[in-house]
Amino acid sequence: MLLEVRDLKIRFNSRHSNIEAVKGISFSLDRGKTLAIVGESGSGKSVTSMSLSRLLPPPPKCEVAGEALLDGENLLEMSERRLRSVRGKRIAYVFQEPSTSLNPYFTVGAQIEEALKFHRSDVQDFKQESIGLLEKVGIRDASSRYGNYPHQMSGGMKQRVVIAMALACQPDILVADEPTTALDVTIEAQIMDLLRELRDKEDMAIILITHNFGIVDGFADEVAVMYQGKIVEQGETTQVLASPKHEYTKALIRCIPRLGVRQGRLPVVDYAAIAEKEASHV
Ligand SMILES: Nc1ncnc2c1ncn2[C@@H]1O[C@H](COP(=O)(O)OP(=O)(O)OP(=O)(O)O)[C@@H](O)[C@H]1O
Repeated sequence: MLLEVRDLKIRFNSRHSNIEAVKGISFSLDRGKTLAIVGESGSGKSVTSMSLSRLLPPPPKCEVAGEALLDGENLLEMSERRLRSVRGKRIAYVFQEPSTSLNPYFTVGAQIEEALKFHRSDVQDFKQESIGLLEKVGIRDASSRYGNYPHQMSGGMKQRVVIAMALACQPDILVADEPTTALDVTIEAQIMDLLRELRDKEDMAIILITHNFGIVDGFADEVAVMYQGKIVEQGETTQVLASPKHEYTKALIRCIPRLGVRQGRLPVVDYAAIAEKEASHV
């Protein structure tokens, strides 16, 4: 198993409050496979993925417990020095808003080269390799786009550049955290197609973090549904979509817009009803 997360707990402490953001979750991921972590805002998806590269504030502000084994080695206890060979190298991230991952003052080519110089000692011609990466993520006329600044590109193109930067280090795991939320629907489909194609070609595992069950269908092998810091349902995507067990999963699935079906009011997740049903199960 490539990644095995066991009983992960994340807690934020401040003078005024302690938040248990993640309350003991477990999941695993094989090479070349995709796991979607689905849940609404605040359910703990992002902090879960960030904990894998120890991108969260240090204790006492944030306390992380449990295990996250990458090829059997616990990421949560690894020395900072060792972790540097994992962060961005074996685990890379693509976040929601491409502009926050790109520096507006440098060309996209220079930024991809920077990622290559940092992570890849095997590369001889950085410019050529960067242009190759731009081509790989589907940017047409890559050699002239290489000299563009981020503001000269559309949102979809910028997200492709961010994906190229992530690929520069040939990661084992790509964490895509709401990678299409800032993009419109047609571009969303293109970026999801690109991720699917890269996963298959590069034999990379993907952790897709999203609130949108619609993009999980046909993309992820497995899904873990997070609700208030816990995984409430987990399994093969086709299985979960066909027969969801938990009320919260059912509510999220009801929110998927269906092609050709006129949607009246957007379905609303009825949390009071979910809490009531949950309580009656205890
Ligand atoms: N740096 C931080 N300090 C304090 N609390 C935090 C911090 N980061 C996250 N949290 C809290 O942890 C909980 C989980 O946040 P997280 O960002 O993982 O949610 P999410 O499901 O990814 O939602 P979103 O899609 O909005 O990011 C939230 O209650 C959030 O307020």
